[in-house]
Amino acid sequence: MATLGMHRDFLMEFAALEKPVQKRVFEVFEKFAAATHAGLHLEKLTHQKDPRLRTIRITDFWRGIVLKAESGDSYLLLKVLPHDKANDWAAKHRASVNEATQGIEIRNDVALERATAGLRALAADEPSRLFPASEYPDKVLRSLGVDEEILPIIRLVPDEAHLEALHKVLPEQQYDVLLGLATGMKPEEIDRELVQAYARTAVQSARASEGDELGTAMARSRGRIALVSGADELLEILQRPFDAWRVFLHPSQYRVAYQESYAGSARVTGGPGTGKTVVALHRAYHLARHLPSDAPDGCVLLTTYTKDLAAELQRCVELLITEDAVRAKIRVVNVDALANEIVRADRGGAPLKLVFDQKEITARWARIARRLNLDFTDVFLDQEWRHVVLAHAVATPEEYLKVLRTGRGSGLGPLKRLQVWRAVSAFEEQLRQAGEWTFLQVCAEAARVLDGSGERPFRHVVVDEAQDLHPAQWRFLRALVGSGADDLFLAGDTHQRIYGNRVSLRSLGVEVVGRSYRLRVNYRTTQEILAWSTALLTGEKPDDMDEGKETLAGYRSTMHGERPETTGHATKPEEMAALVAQVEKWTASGVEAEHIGIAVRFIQFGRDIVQALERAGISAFVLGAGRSGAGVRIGTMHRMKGLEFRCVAVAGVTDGTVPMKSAVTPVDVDAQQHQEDVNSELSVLFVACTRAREALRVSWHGTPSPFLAPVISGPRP
Ligand SMILES: Nc1ncnc2c1ncn2[C@@H]1O[C@H](COP(=O)(O)OP(=O)(O)OP(=O)(O)O)[C@@H](O)[C@H]1O
Repeated sequence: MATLGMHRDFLMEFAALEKPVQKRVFEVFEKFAAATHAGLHLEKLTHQKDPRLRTIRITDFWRGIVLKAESGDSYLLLKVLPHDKANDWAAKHRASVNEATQGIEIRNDVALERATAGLRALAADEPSRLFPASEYPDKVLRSLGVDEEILPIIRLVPDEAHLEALHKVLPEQQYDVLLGLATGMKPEEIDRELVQAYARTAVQSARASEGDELGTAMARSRGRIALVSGADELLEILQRPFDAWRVFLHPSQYRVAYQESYAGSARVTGGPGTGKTVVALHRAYHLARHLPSDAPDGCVLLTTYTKDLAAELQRCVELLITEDAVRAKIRVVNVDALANEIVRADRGGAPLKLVFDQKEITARWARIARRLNLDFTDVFLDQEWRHVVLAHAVATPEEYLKVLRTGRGSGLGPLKRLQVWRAVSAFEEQLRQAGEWTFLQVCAEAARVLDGSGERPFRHVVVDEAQDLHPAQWRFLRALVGSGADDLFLAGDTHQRIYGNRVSLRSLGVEVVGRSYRLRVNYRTTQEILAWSTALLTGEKPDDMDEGKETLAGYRSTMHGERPETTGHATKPEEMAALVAQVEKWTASGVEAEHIGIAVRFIQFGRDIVQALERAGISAFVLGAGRSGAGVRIGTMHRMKGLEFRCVAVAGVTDGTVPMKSAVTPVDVDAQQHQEDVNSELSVLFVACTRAREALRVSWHGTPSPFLAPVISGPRP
């Protein structure tokens, strides 16, 4: 049977075509997929660089470009272009095989020659070199797949900006390797994360057959080339061209998601937009597909922090998994809802009375402190309860006297501890008497129920946004699945921690050492937005949930665009008027309203913005209020987690609002907690900014937030 591959570019160009042309493309290539291509007419081109390139007529105007193996029966769909552009493309491009990964690379010889001439001219006056031979010997670069043609060119590159300018010119895998080196990755890391990852995907591909060089090279090019098994699969891919993540996993994503089995728990980390959620989805799919035949439905849990994020995961599961029987094996539900269900079932099914209003909880602590005449603030007591008592599952005063209060700033002697314990007992007793629960108590109880019965309802648990979970939630997750191979798979990024839960996984029975993987390529955001947002974090050093330090080294995007815009205004009405004008500009340039997101720190400001937009005739609504469909989306920065938009405005980034005063423990109450809270507030701004795909605009009225100092006037004070 013929081997048919589809290049990513082909899918992207297909997505941009009008519907009738798309239909023709499908008809033409369906014949390939059905392996009856003998009757198809593949034309040679007049001035082609690569003798294996052919065009195929789609309409009078459109041509497909196909790479056809000299021997064997393999075809690669490369491009869909207007016919004159197709000729021009073929006159410049050539396919070659990467020497390290054996995958296919497409190179633009003409652009390479031009770039080399430019770099030579520059090199005469510019002595600095990004890749000096003394630091990167030929041998090392060759072993990473940099070939003889590219070596002399990259020796001339003076800095990272010039390397980035070569992005579309260099063969893709070689560019990946070089950018990795330039951004601080070590050759061994690159070998492991890129080169070996490509090679491994090839071994796993059963369709690579001997003697079929093109077929084998296609199989080694996962991430850019998808092998299509038949007309149905071709249709499946073409029907949802924007969901490229379903088919084109980067090798570094693929090897994590489709690793046959992990000896225990495993974890994937990475900056925003690196595809952690995508990997979690593919992992759940892999696990569901490889269950034994007697495994019941719903025995793979895919879970996350909030209900909204779980709903989005469910939508993606439906997109990714077309086999009903496999999909049925996966249950998607957020952690708190599942814990609630388990505790309810244990208590005969009656709904639990939940207290979730933080204001109400704080007010109760205040009343207790007053009643017991204690010299602690409501905020301090509440945090002590959540971050120490519940986090360490402390049940008695003796335990509380001994517990290590890691992460809490102010020391507490035995006398003070006993005072706090009196408050904790009173608070818990009040809840008990009213038959009330907080979410964290429900999780703790659910873990207790499971541990008590020994029941482990799931075979595998996949967790997205793992950085935000509290130790009580981790204990619950740990209790959902028996310890062993592939028990827990975690996806998360400590730089985006917005709920202030610091966790040592090991202490909670989750061991990921040696099975932790980092993703580095951002698929969502442009390099400009990414670099700008990362600068916000300067000076902040989140932990990696396992007592090490997370690093953003090598984290990058392959897309480019405008620099983010920052704009200050004298008053709130002025800021809103300018925001409305910006939204009008975006919609006028063709961005649909639903692809525009506006993030604010507190929702009342969001409601004001909705009104202002509606007065200007622009449909808009607040997220989570039950509306969907057309309209600009407005939400709190917290609510933006997990979402993405073509254009994002972050508004009201004003001193006193970001960080939000009421969300930050006063320094004199607890200095360490104060810093933690400030970090959470910074993370929440970072999360909001990194939701933007193409354009980001950040505004304020009055004095700008101190968090903006690095991007508007130098280092933060
Ligand atoms: N291999 C891929 N090919 C194409 N698109 C991809 C790929 N991987 C991820 N994406 C896209 O990149 C965007 C970000 O992916 P995803 O949401 O999984 O990232 P994330 O790391 O979970 O982000 P965050 O931490 O910010 O929530 C999504 O639009 C996703 O579809």
